[in-house]
Amino acid sequence: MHTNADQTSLILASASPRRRELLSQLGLAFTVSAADIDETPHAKEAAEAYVLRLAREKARAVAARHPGAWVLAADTTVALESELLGKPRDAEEAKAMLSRLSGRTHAVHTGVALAGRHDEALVVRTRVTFRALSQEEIAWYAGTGEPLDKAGAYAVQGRGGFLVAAVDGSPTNVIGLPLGETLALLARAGVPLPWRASP
Ligand SMILES: Cc1cn([C@H]2C[C@H](O)[C@@H](COP(=O)(O)OP(=O)(O)OP(=O)(O)O)O2)c(=O)[nH]c1=O
Repeated sequence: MHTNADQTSLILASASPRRRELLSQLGLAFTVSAADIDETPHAKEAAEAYVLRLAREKARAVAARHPGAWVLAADTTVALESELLGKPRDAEEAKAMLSRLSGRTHAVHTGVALAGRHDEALVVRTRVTFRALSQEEIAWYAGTGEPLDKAGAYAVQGRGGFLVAAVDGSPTNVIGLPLGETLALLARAGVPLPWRASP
């Protein structure tokens, strides 16, 4: 990993190992440089507006340090009707979130932003339906520690897969980076794709 961005480099502005893995799956060359921004939602901010704003702020913060690079960032949140569920502070808050999601359908929104050489952002929504969960299931899963760094207190790609009855929409969007939409965005921005060399 290097921090010297040249004119043709793609930078992922994220500390999330999941985003790194997802972007790696596309076979693109990129470096990682995390942004540290305030993630507090504004009063009554809707989920789509919130994830777009944070993705843009992360991308712009890193683009300011790397002129000429394409800087990609994302932000994911869970919305149960109009309420935003971010990362739980502890196991108790994780249990409370999982109890609220039990037996219901919620929306997972991911904002994806490019800044620097190309400025564009988009938001993708996936609907996720949870099984009706028992108190024992919730307590066990909260105790695994897996919920702690995940929006909505679960990881569909991990042990938390057992919580989920149905996913309607992009599955990679739920894990933090919608691959199809991100690829289309990178193509519009002129990022060289593995199967299509730069002009
Ligand atoms: C719902 C859900 C969320 N998540 C994760 C994706 C995100 O990493 C995390 C939401 O936190 P984010 O604030 O979107 O991202 P992050 O803090 O992990 O990384 P960075 O801001 O540096 O890019 O929740 C899963 O991994 N699986 C899931 O099923």
